[in-house]
Amino acid sequence: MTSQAAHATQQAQSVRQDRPCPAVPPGTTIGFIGAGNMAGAIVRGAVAAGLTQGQGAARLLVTSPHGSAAALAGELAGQGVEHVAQAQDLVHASDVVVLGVKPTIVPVVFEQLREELAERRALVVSLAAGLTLARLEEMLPEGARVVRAMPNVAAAVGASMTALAASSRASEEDLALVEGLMAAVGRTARIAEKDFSAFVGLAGSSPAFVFTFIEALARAGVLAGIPKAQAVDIVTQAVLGSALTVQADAGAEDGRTPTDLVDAVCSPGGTTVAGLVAMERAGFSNAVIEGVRATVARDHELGA
Ligand SMILES: NC(=O)C1=CN([C@@H]2O[C@H](COP(=O)(O)OP(=O)(O)OC[C@H]3O[C@@H](n4cnc5c(N)ncnc54)[C@H](O)[C@@H]3O)[C@@H](O)[C@H]2O)C=CC1
Ligand SMILES: O=C(O)[C@@H]1CCC=N1
Repeated sequence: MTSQAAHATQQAQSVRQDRPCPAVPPGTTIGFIGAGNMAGAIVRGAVAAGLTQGQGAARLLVTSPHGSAAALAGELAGQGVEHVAQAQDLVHASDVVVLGVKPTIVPVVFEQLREELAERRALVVSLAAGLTLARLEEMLPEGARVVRAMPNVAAAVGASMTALAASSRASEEDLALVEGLMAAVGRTARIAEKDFSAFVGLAGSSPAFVFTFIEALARAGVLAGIPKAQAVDIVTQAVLGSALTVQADAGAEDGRTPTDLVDAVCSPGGTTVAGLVAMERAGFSNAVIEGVRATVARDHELGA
């Protein structure tokens, strides 16, 4: 295991320690096609949540053409994760097939596995941006059961916000199973499929926007004389604390909205309002809104 992966697993375990095991039916075999950032995070999360341990443990199978699946299975050796060399064999053995490949590779994989998917009739789970349930059903054998899940990169530390939507042929049990699996890497929300593109802007892609904000804030700290590593550490805690404050208020009776919270920080004639007004003059809110609009538009293009 790389030190980065070990650190991510350790952090994920500490974030997850009070979360119950995911509600996946006993003995389910879940096969992952592709074992990159997202599938890797889900597999590690499922193992850390205890899905592959004890009575009725699930079996997790992974495959990929480039060595990432073999490396993942090696990292989790003895913990219920097996590498399968051929994707066809993985589909034959799986009750659930999770597609952890880039959206442009999804049609290639479906074409390659058409026969096995038609025979096995496993539940298909897509993590791909842009590809709608209708588009996925079009590419799959007649009658396929499909669930779309849209996690984000925070799945690697058990703090994803994951959207879920099911095709008309998928059952409540199918959706609940995927909900259970994705609960191993954070919070889940069932949303209308029409809102998936907007969700990508707000949660799937937004970690990259927030990382950029953290980087810019830290760089401003360096400009003001603080060493970079210390600036990043300070900013990260400030961003985490701000998010936790919004979350606590949202759950409280008479909780404050983000606008109320901005007002609470802005003393009349003070430092914050001076900074905020300068940021808005430079187009801060508008830049964020335009960024999300472009993300939503790109998600529509990918699905076209
Ligand atoms: N990275 C992110 O933050 C998020 C990604 N997603 C979605 O998750 C999916 C996977 O993205 P990442 O994990 O970031 O990609 P990645 O590039 O990290 O991993 C892709 C995996 O697919 C494998 N692969 C490539 N061609 C293949 C083929 N023909 N057959 C089988 N496996 C193949 C690669 O070896 C690799 O293991 C994408 O559809 C993306 O839209 C969704 C939400 C967030
Ligand atoms: O950019 C992408 O394709 C994926 C979808 C959500 C986050 N990353």
